[in-house]
Amino acid sequence: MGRNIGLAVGRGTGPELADVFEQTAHHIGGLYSRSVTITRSPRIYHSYSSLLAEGDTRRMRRGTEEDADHYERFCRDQADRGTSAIFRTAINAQSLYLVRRRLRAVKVDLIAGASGELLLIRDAAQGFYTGENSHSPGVVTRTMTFSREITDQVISFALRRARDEWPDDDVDEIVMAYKFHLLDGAFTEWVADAAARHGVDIALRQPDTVNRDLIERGPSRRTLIIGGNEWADAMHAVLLDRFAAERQESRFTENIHLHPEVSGLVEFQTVHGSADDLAGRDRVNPTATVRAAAAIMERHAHCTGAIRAMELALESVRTLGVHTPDLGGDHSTTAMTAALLDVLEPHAAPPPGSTPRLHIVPGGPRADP
Ligand SMILES: NC(=O)c1ccc[n+]([C@@H]2O[C@H](COP(=O)([O-])OP(=O)(O)OC[C@H]3O[C@@H](n4cnc5c(N)ncnc54)[C@H](O)[C@@H]3O)[C@@H](O)[C@H]2O)c1
Ligand SMILES: CC(C)[C@H](C(=O)O)[C@@H](O)C(=O)O
Repeated sequence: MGRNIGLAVGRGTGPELADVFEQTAHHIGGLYSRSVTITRSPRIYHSYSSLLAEGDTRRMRRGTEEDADHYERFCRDQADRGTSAIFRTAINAQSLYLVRRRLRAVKVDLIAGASGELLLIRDAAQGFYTGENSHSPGVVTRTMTFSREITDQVISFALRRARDEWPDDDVDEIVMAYKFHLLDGAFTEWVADAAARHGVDIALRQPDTVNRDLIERGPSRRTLIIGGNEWADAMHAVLLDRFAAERQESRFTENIHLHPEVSGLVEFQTVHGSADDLAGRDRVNPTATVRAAAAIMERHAHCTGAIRAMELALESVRTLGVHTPDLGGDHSTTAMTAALLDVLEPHAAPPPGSTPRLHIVPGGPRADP
């Protein structure tokens, strides 16, 4: 039996993309002679529109809690059995953020373009997205928390991850984008203390000022941005477009859990959502999913070179004019996936002596398990 990979599936186009993921991962495993076992969560988690179809607010709240509890248990079970990676298709934001708060998740994306590299660390563990709702007639009240402990954890993680991505420690700028003017000076003090402790300069800026600076002068050659999710969620697709000429349909990101009980468990997801309008139509673009499958197989199942191999396959298929409708083509998801797997060839491993990629887990970097 090979390495175990977790798989969690949401409604909408989730089942189609989960099949694409499984097919791609097994195909890559076959090419590299590395078998993997894929363990699917038994529950299909809601998307927003499937929850809405459940009926009233009370039922939606119950469905949200049930999904969150179930998915948290699945993550914990996977971590307990030593699984290091889960691929999750899109699920509804509200359940996901409950789990992200409980397991202290940060979302990581290295956005590389002609003008430089921007390492985006999204704090998904605290703030508005992770809040709790209470209802009275005509009013929803959402309460949420920021804490020094979580802020410290997120900053420490971000600095370690930056060192992992840029081992020469050469970072031009560390910026934090948070709405700190609303927090009575407390957040400012926490960040100043953390910067002093780590011996780094951190520019704490208001979200609109971060945007203004990016518009004025773009990111520096290497920029680390730690973003409160209130800014970073809305900006993610814009940053991808502006600084890497990428679209959400093509990209995956990683969610790292900082809670010690699931330490080392990385959840991969597409940047795009469940695309419910395309469900069951075999038209959803599989690019983000196949890229995630290649990254998981390379980083978590010893298929060195799989990421590059998938990029070459995507390039070939582009040249052959095989595209799903969102890319201007008329090929189905099934046809595009088959074309990709058809041209996929194992890419040679990097030359001996080159540095293996490190994964950061709470407590410090460690080599690929
Ligand atoms: N990855 C995630 O977990 C994730 C990300 C975003 C939204 N969501 C959830 O997904 C659900 C739907 O959200 P939404 O409608 O705001 O965003 P969405 O990304 O699902 O859809 C927005 C638009 O983009 C299109 N689209 C998205 N992915 C595509 C793909 N791979 N190929 C072709 N077209 C694609 C859709 O058809 C739709 O027109 C909600 O429940 C939301 O909370 C989850
Ligand atoms: C909506 C939500 C589920 C989604 C995701 O997590 O992929 C994204 O918008 C985010 O907040 O990061």
